[in-house]
Amino acid sequence: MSGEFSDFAEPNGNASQSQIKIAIFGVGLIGGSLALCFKGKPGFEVVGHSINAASTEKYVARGVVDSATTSIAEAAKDADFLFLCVPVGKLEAYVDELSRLPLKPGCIITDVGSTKASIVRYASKLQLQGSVFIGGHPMAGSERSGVEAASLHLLENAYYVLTPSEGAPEEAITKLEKLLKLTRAHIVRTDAAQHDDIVGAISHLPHMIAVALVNQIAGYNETNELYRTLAAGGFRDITRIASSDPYIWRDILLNNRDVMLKLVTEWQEGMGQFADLVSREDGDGIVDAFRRAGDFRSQLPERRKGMITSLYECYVDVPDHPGIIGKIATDLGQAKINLSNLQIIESREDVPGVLRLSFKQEDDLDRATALLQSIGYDVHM
Ligand SMILES: NC(=O)C1=CN([C@@H]2O[C@H](COP(=O)(O)OP(=O)(O)OC[C@H]3O[C@@H](n4cnc5c(N)ncnc54)[C@H](O)[C@@H]3O)[C@@H](O)[C@H]2O)C=CC1
Ligand SMILES: O=C(O)C(=O)Cc1ccc(O)cc1
Repeated sequence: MSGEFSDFAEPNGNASQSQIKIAIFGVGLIGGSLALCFKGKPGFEVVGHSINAASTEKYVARGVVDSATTSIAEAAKDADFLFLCVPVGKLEAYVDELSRLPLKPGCIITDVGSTKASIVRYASKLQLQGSVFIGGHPMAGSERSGVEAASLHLLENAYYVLTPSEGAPEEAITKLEKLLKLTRAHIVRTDAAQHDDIVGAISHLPHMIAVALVNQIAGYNETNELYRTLAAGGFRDITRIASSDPYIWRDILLNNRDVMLKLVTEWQEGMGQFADLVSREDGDGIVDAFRRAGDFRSQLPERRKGMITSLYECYVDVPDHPGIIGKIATDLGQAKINLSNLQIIESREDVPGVLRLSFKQEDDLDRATALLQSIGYDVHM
């Protein structure tokens, strides 16, 4: 065993004697992505758990875990790390069940739930049989769910928040952090209540807004299907997350209820003030609102996504000629510009089509923009 895993090696460096057992309860989008980061590493054994026998077979058949079981006791037995990757509303039941089992002394139980205060409070009240509970939340994911959506690269470059309770031994936190380095995420620590306030605002509120907005438009569409027909890029961009799993999100919003109610009240006030600007025909106020939003948005950190997704994107208006897409890809290739993805997104009223080009390097984006503009294309960021 060497390099990044050596922290888990026996003093004699013998990997076979230092088997690390990792149990993943709920091998879906997040559990499956974590499992893929650990599986196949020398000295690691990854066991999946599901309440459903057919799911356990699927986990193994897809090669996401080494083995899988429907028995919590079997999955937990001798495990060094136990990851609870089930919906937030099920976390307490899993912690309860684990507290009744003979766990390996010093093992670490962690979760990936999108809310932290309640599970951290709950786990700290239980005697967890010589184990340590450390709350966790990888700030990466998508609107997709299930093991089919799991990816080795999902957590790469994302933030991974840990919310250890005050009594959690530093040694255990460090041990978990070392393991999580295998995800290539950036680990940050914070207090669970602060986590829920911030994540409520930057993740849970946008999900509520997206769902309410889509349902508002769906209502109009019932009497006039042109709403759906004309729904364009902006609508799609800000509503992608409305397609997220309903049960996962029911649990998150109910669990973070107090935070959400306050945020929604403030959102309504903000919308009221915005409506007031329109009502009073306060053009300067509207311009100022857009300017302030644009300024803050431009200060957001770069998108921290996995390797499989791209960091730098531009949009190109393309005429509706046969072979035009191939020609653009060839032009970029000949200029040795590395294109990582190309997607036809929307047709707009004023142009026949829009291509989204994605690049992993900013330099490739800059060079592609310059090249395409020099050939006469309209390129937008
Ligand atoms: N979806 C996302 O982008 C993110 C989700 N999370 C959190 O990760 C956890 C898992 O979410 P995903 O992986 O997205 O969901 P998922 O639906 O892809 O996976 C959930 C897993 O839990 C199992 N499960 C569902 N209901 C269960 C029940 N009643 N009893 C036992 N097992 C059950 C499923 O079989 C599946 O293996 C949630 O707590 C969520 O809040 C955290 C970060 C991002
Ligand atoms: O798809 C997106 O943009 C997300 O917001 C994914 C996500 C969902 C839930 C989380 O707790 C963290 C991240």
